[in-house]
Amino acid sequence: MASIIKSIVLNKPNKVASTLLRTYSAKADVTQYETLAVSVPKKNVFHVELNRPDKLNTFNDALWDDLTTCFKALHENPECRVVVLSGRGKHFSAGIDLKSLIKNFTKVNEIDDTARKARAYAGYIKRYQESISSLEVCAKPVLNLIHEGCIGAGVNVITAADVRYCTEDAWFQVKEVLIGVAGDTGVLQRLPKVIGSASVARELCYTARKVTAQEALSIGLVSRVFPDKDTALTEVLNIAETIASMSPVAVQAIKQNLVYSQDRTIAEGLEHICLLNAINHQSEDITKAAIAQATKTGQPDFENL
Ligand SMILES: CCC/C=C/C=C/C(=O)SCCNC(=O)CCNC(=O)[C@H](O)C(C)(C)COP(=O)(O)OP(=O)(O)OC[C@H]1O[C@@H](n2cnc3c(N)ncnc32)[C@H](O)[C@@H]1OP(=O)(O)O
Repeated sequence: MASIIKSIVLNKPNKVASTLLRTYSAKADVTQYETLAVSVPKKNVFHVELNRPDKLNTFNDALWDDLTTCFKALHENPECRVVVLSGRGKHFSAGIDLKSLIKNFTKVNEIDDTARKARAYAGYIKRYQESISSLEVCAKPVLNLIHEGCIGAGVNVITAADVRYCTEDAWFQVKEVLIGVAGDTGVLQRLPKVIGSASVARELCYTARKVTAQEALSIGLVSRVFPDKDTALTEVLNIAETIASMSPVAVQAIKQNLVYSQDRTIAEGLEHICLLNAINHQSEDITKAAIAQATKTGQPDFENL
């Protein structure tokens, strides 16, 4: 073992020594939004909370747009390595803000020309799609904590996250069909993949049947169920902290390749990770992590990415 370590260290002696000694000192960027509260409860862990509690975190135009802007900023922010997403107030989210939906659609319906009316509708759909997809586009893993109601647009959001946890009182409803809409912001694409059952996904989309926390666990919609929100948040932040302590080069490549591979063949996914790792294997993180594993010295400090 000693000779392996020696050979690793000899490869990059100065860089390893200097980065192992590095201490965390950078200030976290905590931009706030009209409808989102952002905090940094642990090193490199950003907590984003849907923050329209009196409106049950329903999606109005501001929330759709804030989500996009926030996740783009977190994607860019090297201080952020993991995101925890939850909702303030009584429910995680009661879905789209129906008042805002009616207002927007009434305005579009005033347009006479069919092509122009269709273009306006497409504009809204694309804007909402971009918002939900921003969780997936974000290079950092997104851990979602859901409590009480998670309805309509809420289910679209959580299926774009990397990992979902919920409380015992959580319930889920793909409710679009009940408002006369075929979900168009990702649930039809992502839910079957997340739970791995086209049959269950289709049943939930066609019927808008409510799913309890225990059923969500049994169908694979969530990874774990916690007794209450405080316990859940403590546990999810601990999981986030563990992920944030890993090499961000490795963690972000894992997400990039998993997202890339979900719509492609195994051969295409393998080619992608081959190219990605041909670059990432040159990172100092591998040397540092290998030394730490070989010497049983715990996780080293990795530079932000
Ligand atoms: C291009 C479009 C693509 C996107 C499509 C997305 C579709 C969807 O999201 S479909 C799902 C839409 N959401 C709903 O249908 C939920 C409706 N709400 C409820 O069923 C209940 O409110 C709920 C079970 C969530 C909670 O019940 P609770 O008793 O706890 O609270 P309430 O007293 O009912 O509600 C409190 C106030 O919030 C207002 N509110 C609730 N949901 C919505 C909503 N979706 N949009 C707008 N406002 C909502 C409710 O009216 C109360 O307001 P106030 O009377 O002023 O206190």
